[in-house]
Amino acid sequence: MPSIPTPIALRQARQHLLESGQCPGGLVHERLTRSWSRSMAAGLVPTGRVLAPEPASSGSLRQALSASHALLAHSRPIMEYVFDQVRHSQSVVVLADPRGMLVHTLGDPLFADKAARVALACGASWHEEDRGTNAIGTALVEGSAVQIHGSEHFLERNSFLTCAASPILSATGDLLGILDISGDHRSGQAHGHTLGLVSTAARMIENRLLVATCQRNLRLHLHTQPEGIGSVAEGIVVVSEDGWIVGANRVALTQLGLQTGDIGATLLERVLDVRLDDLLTRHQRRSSQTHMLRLHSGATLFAQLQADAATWPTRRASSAAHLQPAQPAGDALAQIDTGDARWRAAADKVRRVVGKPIAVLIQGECGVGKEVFARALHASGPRHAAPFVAINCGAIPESLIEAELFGYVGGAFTGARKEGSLGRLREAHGGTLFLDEIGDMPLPMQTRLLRVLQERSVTPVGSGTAVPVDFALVCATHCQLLEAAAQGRFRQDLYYRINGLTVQLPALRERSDFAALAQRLLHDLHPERALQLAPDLYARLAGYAWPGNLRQVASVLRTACAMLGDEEDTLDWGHMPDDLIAALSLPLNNAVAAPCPAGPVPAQSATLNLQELSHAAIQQALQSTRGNVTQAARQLGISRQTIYRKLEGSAARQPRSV
Ligand SMILES: Nc1ncnc2c1ncn2[C@@H]1O[C@H](COP(=O)(O)OP(=O)(O)OP(=O)(O)O)[C@@H](O)[C@H]1O
Repeated sequence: MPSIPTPIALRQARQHLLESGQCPGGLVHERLTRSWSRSMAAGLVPTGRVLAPEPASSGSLRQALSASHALLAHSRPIMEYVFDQVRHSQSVVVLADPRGMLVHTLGDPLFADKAARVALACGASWHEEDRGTNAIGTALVEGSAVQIHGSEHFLERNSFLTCAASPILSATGDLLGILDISGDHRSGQAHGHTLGLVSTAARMIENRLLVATCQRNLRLHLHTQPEGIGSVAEGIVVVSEDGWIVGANRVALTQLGLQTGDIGATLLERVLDVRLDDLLTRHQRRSSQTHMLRLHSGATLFAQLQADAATWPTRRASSAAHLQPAQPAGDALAQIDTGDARWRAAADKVRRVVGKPIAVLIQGECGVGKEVFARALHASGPRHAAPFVAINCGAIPESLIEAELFGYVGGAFTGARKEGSLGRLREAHGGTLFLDEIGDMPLPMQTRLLRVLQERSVTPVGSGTAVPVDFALVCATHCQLLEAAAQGRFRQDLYYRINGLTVQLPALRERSDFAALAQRLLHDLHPERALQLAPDLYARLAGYAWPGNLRQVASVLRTACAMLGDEEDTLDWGHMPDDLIAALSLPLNNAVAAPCPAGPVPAQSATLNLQELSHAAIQQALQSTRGNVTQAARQLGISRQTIYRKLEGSAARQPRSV
């Protein structure tokens, strides 16, 4: 709210509000009218004794402090600096988390009592829904810097305050918190400059956080004058190794003519008339050099590159470099990349959206590594320090799923814990929620989940209060959700909510990196031993259909390693389980066995009648377990559903002899 309304206009507007219970139009700024309307809609009454919301319990406060750990660490020094500027003005400098809960305050002792009276203290919520129009809550909802003075506060008891607040945003434009300066306006210290001070301080915090969280990326520090680089007015843009803009502060967005939504979807070369490799080559020659860059719009900017030498090793400029596919970064996804092109393409795709509010849907057969992939995605993103909460929607009994996901208040139902339960969704706050086998979620739960995703809040069972939640959503499925939606088993609107980006992980038989994968698994099992597979065995394993995918191969190698003697370093037929030997011994139609060198093993090149092999393996397992599908599934490392699906599939095909 840029201008403070005249006292007469404000008095008239307030009177109208009190008398008619309606917001007056025209007398005060539109944003104030909007905020008063929201306050009324939340059921608040401007006058009289107000039942203030309880401050957060010590547990919730601890949780909020830990979720805002990085924000707090980078805000504290700047808050101290700001507090020095307002030290003798009966003010308090406040930091709130994205839900409006105060997580740090620095106050003038002369103002401390008054501040405490209106709960300007850690753990208190200053969300508009709890305290009506106020700078913190209103800046939170409006998403911009706000000054609220005197009777502009919705609740009369807060009308002695004058407050200025500014949102603090992440490199990808997400709201991290609110910085606020509040004081007693009757002390005569209210000043329009306060909003400028708090906004500048918020920019300083954003820049510190951006540099700290994007240290492994290339950063361009920009200004229209060379001397402006390094100042609070500089633009900072974060660039991925393959030239995509993956983060930016607000100044950089303005300088480059971009919106928040362009982050992650724009190549640097699309806005600047310069090639990333040329910049890097110049940087390697002289790292402190300031470059003059031209925007495609014709304007000029000065830029300094910051690149962590460890992450940005010498890259030779190559005229075609910018056309080459993305190279895997040294992140958690790269650590499990064993060289298959389809798998790598999926990893490159998700890297582009990590840290953005885009839900990822991972598709693939059972055991292809969907959860392992999701964990690596989480570990590669900005939420890596927060929890990764995995839920198998098909494994929780239908009667328990609601309480398990959404939590409950104490005594909500028979058998409920006295202290209630947070629920898995709220456990994921700040981090990543992984919903495995989302296609198996019962329809009523799909409806509730959809509401959570739309409203970004959870209402625990037995409670009428919605609690805001913030998590990155990753779902996985082995089934065709659109087909399920067409059959009425899956909500179509939920499908579109969870499917911001779909990636398909290849089945093991479709991958070209069996050799590297097998070596990786052996190394993970016994990092201290140089284990290898006997050539003949390797040829058979590489050509096998692996109906249980990576889970099955990991399980076979684990068992085989357990059978290995201390002196042995080669896994051979004698170490393999009998049922697998039987399946592997079946004739390999047209199979070309790949050799198994002692060192790194080359990629497989076998072409096989895979359906037959897969079917035979299942038959074999069923025979050896006397038709017990559960045991057969365990033996093969696949789910029972997969066995049924494969058997149904082969029954539908022409019968073939093997
Ligand atoms: N990249 C990998 N490197 C090594 N092992 C892996 C990898 N991916 C998966 N695995 C192995 O496969 C097992 C199954 O992986 P994961 O649970 O991620 O598969 P999934 O596709 O989610 O399975 P499901 O569909 O049954 O839930 C893991 O426990 C691990 O042993």
